[in-house]
Amino acid sequence: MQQENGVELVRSDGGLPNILIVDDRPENHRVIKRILHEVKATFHYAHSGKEGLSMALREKYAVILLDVMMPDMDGFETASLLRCNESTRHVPLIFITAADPSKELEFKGYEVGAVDYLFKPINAHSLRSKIQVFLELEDQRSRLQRTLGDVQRLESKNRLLLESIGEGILGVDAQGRITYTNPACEKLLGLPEAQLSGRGIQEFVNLSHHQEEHIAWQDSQVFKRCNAGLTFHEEFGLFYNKEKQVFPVKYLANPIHDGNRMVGVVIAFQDITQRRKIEEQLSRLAQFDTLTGLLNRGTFEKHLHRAIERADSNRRGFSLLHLDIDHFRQVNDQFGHDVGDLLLQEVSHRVCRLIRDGDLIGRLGGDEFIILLESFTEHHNRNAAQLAERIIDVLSEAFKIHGHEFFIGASIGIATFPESGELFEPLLQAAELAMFKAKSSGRQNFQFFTEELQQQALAAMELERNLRRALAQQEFELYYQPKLELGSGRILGCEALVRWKPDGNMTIGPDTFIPKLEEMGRIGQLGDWIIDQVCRQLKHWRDEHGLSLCVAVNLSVKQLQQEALPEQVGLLLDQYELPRDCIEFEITESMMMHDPESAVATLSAFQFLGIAVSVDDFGTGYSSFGYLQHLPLDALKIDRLFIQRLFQEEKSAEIVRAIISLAHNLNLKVIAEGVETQQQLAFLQDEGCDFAQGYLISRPVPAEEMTQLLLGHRDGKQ
Ligand SMILES: Nc1nc2c(ncn2[C@@H]2O[C@@H]3COP(=O)(O)O[C@H]4[C@@H](O)[C@H](n5cnc6c(=O)[nH]c(N)nc65)O[C@@H]4COP(=O)(O)O[C@H]3[C@H]2O)c(=O)[nH]1
Repeated sequence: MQQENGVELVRSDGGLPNILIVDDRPENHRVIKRILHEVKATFHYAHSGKEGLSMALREKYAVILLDVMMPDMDGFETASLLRCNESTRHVPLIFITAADPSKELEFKGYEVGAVDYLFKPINAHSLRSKIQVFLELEDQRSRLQRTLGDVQRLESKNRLLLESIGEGILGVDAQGRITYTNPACEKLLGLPEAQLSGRGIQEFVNLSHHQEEHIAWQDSQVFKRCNAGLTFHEEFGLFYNKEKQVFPVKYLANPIHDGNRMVGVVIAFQDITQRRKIEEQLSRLAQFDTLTGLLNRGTFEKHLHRAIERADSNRRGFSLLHLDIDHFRQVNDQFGHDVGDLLLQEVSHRVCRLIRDGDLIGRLGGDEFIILLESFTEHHNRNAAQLAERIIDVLSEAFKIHGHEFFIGASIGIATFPESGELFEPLLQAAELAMFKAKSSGRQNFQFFTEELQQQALAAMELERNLRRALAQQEFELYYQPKLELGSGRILGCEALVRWKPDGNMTIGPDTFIPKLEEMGRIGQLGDWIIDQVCRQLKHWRDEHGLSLCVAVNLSVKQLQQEALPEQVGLLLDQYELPRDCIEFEITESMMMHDPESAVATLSAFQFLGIAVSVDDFGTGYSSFGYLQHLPLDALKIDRLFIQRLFQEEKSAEIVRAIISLAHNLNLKVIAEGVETQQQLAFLQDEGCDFAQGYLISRPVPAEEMTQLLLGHRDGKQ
């Protein structure tokens, strides 16, 4: 197989169509090539029918020019064989012959499948134009074939997609009869395609918005929109499976058009049962308290807003009860959170049994509950009080959880609309304030919100405001009260006591503002200032007056929880070039018991740094010597109450004696505070108490006065 120019031909190149010339005489090849030299095609040449056949089987030809008269296999036989083969049967064949242009041969040529018949000498123009036509036809045929191939590929891809996607696909005709279903659809509806095909869509799709209502296909929104050429989208639709069980779906319906006519609809749908369940769960979570199942704070507040609107327009009253469990923290700490959680659930059950339909109960968080009593028009004060009493009664009965039996109780505050407030916030605050009042009046009781409480709340708010200003403007001052060593009669130290005079004359004691600052979370700021101030003062006494003494600083409970405090103090002492034993800290027993773990950690860190710690107000709190053995402490300060009662109650003298002796046994120093009389001092000296502090020696005094006192004492002017 040779191309005329001698290049071997295997396939056509550059996408040009192939033309095969089958003729036993090479000069004929040349003649035809010359005639067709302008035709854009690749020419292949065969010198016999057999060669032509084998080339045609290997290559695609747009046209084959076939000589009729050839040795061995003539053109007719070649043509018949070409027609027998599937791949060559449609190739246009043009016979070229030098034979007589008899009709008989011509017919024979057409019989074996020729598309044309040309006689030699060849009319060049006629051959060129015929070849052009066949090439054009071939071009169109191959394009058509390509398109057909594309369509088939697309179709099978789409089919694969439809069959494998999780979405159900449902095709219906214009009458709403099912014409197509994909496997996902069959699975969701529970029937095979054969049993779905031809059935009305309304058997499986609720075409109305109401579950009970059934409407005809032509009356449905789906049909109407699709018929108008639009898409129909349903976020929450209902489908039925073969058992007529309803399930939620999200679906999209698209019309199929034939020209202007809607011939069907394709519905793509998703089963959203799972999604709906999750949504419902989320919505429950958003509305209800997970532990007790009661309304959560947010939902309760919405109801309260509505209750205010209703009460406003109906001129009716209602009550709000704020319930706080007494001693819940202890239960939680002692028995663990699991028991605490079960306790909250049991509380919620007991209270729920007492409230009536129409009343609302919510959990505000922690151990706080809130109840809205709205179901009566009059006597709501009396009803609220009765309910509060019953709640306190049922909650004072024993709780048995996980083999533990314990007793709690409840403090309840009651606010009423409109007396306690007409707006949401004031009402909630009023109920809470009343609850605090109930707590501070010994727990296990209820209190109504009163004007007086309101005044107290306002005063507390004002105190807060003033304290913020005091912190910002540094309105505090340190006073010092000397500590006398009873053995030597020398003043070896003093206690720093903070003072605040908000407006010159008025004095607010540290007993009031320190807890308030703790509550405000601002005690750290004042605490840091106090320690710094003490160090500054110590430095001044040392450098300016050669006085070296030890100053005791009171710590607040929050400071004791500050892990970094000991290290900070150590750094500060270094910064002021002060020895470690020139400062000591005082903490109370209750502070240690509040968070024993962090107390032990802080005390140990102080001990490690060589900074002493003493227990203040000893005897008023837990009064247990047991824990003292295990804590790194240096001294005990006997509470001034015992000193004051020394000669009033025999018991006090015994207690003081016992404290001194036991403290010494534990290698602790003893300081008596609140010593006001010589008699008290003498008693303490006799009993071997180490130090005394009190008005007898000196009241707490400003730094300057303390300097004079110390200098006078040193110089023997006392
Ligand atoms: N009746 C009587 N009272 C005497 C006598 N000698 C001293 N006092 C008073 O007794 C209190 C002793 O302080 P405390 O027990 O540590 O009790 C202190 C302490 O717990 C706290 N506090 C005072 N200053 C500070 C401080 O700087 N930081 C911290 N965190 N708390 C402080 O406030 C409490 C009360 O402090 P103050 O009002 O200064 O009251 C002081 C003091 O003025 C006396 O002979 N008779």
